Amino acid sequence: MSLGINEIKTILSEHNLLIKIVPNKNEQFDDVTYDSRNVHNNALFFCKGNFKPEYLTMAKAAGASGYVSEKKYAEGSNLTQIIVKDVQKAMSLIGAAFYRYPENDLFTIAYTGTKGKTTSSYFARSILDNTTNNKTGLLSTIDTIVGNNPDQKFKSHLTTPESLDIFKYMRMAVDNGMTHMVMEVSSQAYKKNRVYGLKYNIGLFLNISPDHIGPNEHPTFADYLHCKEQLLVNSDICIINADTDHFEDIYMAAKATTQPENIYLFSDHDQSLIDNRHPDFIFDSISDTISDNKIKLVSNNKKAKAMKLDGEYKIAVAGDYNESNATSAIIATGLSGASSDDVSNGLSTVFVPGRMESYDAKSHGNVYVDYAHNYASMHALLSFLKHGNPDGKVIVVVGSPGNKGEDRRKGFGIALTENADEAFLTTDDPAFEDPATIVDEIDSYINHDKVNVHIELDRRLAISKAIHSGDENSIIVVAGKGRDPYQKINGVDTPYETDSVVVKNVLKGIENE
Ligand SMILES: CC(=O)N[C@H]1[C@@H](OP(=O)(O)OP(=O)(O)OC[C@H]2O[C@@H](n3ccc(=O)[nH]c3=O)[C@H](O)[C@@H]2O)O[C@H](CO)[C@@H](O)[C@@H]1O[C@H](C)C(=O)N[C@@H](C)C(=O)N[C@H](CCC(=O)O)C(=O)O
Ligand SMILES: Nc1ncnc2c1ncn2[C@@H]1O[C@H](COP(=O)(O)OP(=O)(O)OP(=O)(O)O)[C@@H](O)[C@H]1O
Repeated sequence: MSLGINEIKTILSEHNLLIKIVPNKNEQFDDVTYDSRNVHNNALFFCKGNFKPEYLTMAKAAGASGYVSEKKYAEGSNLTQIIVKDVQKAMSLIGAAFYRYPENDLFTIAYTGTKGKTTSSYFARSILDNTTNNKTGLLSTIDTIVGNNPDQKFKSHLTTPESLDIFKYMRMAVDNGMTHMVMEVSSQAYKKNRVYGLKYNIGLFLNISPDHIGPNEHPTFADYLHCKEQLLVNSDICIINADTDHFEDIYMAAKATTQPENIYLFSDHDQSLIDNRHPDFIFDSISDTISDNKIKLVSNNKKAKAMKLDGEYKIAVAGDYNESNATSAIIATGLSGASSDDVSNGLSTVFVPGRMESYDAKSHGNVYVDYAHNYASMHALLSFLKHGNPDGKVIVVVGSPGNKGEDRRKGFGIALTENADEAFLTTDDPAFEDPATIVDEIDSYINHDKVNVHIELDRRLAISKAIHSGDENSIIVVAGKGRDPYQKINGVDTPYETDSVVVKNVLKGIENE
């Protein structure tokens, strides 16, 4: 693959991003990259983010023949110089062109929302695997899947990758025969222009609640909401959960670029909405116990009825909040060609790594490994489990990350007070903070008359102690990390075998006792 300087010039000029191009000897680039540790000969190097000029020196030494940046660097002398107004936007547009617009050869379903993106993406992919005969790729927080061979599935680094990686993965997916792509789009992806210029066939908005607000992410809630809404502005068809907070604002964002007939709304009840609309689909919970999750989907108008999706569906993953996640996936996949049989098969067999993974701890109760890591998800999870198990204790292992989402600490304190009986406060990605201080902060928001609190900073030990403290009626929740294979400590991803593996090891130990 290669890209010529003239094409780059046209693209950047069309988008009013070009300040100047000073071509050098090479007018054709054979690779694009933003990382000096990954430069091939004749590459175009992007200077972005917390860039340091020495990276350009490294890139040049490794064979880069041009660079894109917002200013000129002496370190880039003798290289083709492309100076732009916004390097992240330029990188996304040039990335799409370099990889020959792979998004045009994929039917794309893109999810945003504060909670449920990963789960719903797995639901949608599981359904579409039936429809497409396993030709559906995935860009998710957990896994990136660009083909069916084992080496075409790998762990993700970000929820939404850098633009160059998105287009590279999409190209790989197309070349590997994939026809559909389900992806998560974070608000950060819009904030950082990782998806600038990318259009989706279907965009879904699940919900929004305060999260990711802080000096390193979004300055305000309004900024967070605005970034998330951009997904709808860039989608041909929009699907919106009518029960979300800020629904009217979100609907208006969708309507700015999409005709109302291409906007699908769903809810757990009929209601009169903006523009005299009612939800197109309504889902009823038939069963939402810990062991059985089932919904009935009902179309509420002719447009929805024509999709022939009405029916009862079993969902393999527990949690009443997963009913709305499942509904979103049914509508999105139905619009992509899935039949109700595909939906039935997909939802009844789906497995989502690190989300509501259930383990039988015999005389110590039942263990759930789950990714709940803010107030909204912890509240949804614990209230579901407490109501489903009113006679047993709810025991929770939880920590909170350092240097981000500081408001989560208060959220956990409140959620634990509302529905937990015991809490084991522990370490979760402390970054550059002292985990003991983080844990003390969570503790300060817990009402000790309601919750019995233990502090154990060694996460493995905290999990073991929590499981051992349970009796046969207990539910033990290991929250926040799911299948994350690391603890982020002092800027280093320190290997960690994952909560799922730690739980399995503790259970093995119990069997052998
Ligand atoms: C705020 C943000 O978007 N940060 C991301 C961004 O950082 P950055 O551009 O400043 O990169 P950097 O690592 O500081 O380095 C600067 C540049 O120098 C390059 N470099 C660096 C070292 C070197 O030796 N040579 C070199 O060329 C880097 O490749 C990079 O291009 O680009 C990096 C990859 O190029 C990302 O790893 C990094 O994500 C950080 C780690 C992160 O955790 N971001 C979070 C906030 C995030 O984006 N989360 C959302 C999910 C949130 C949600 O759930 O809603 C996500 O989509 O994942
Ligand atoms: N629709 C929902 N509403 C509230 N909580 C939810 C919902 N769906 C999932 N959860 C809870 O949130 C946790 C994270 O879910 P999931 O990973 O699907 O969301 P996400 O949007 O990808 O999250 P993140 O952006 O934090 O990675 C789950 O483990 C569950 O506890």
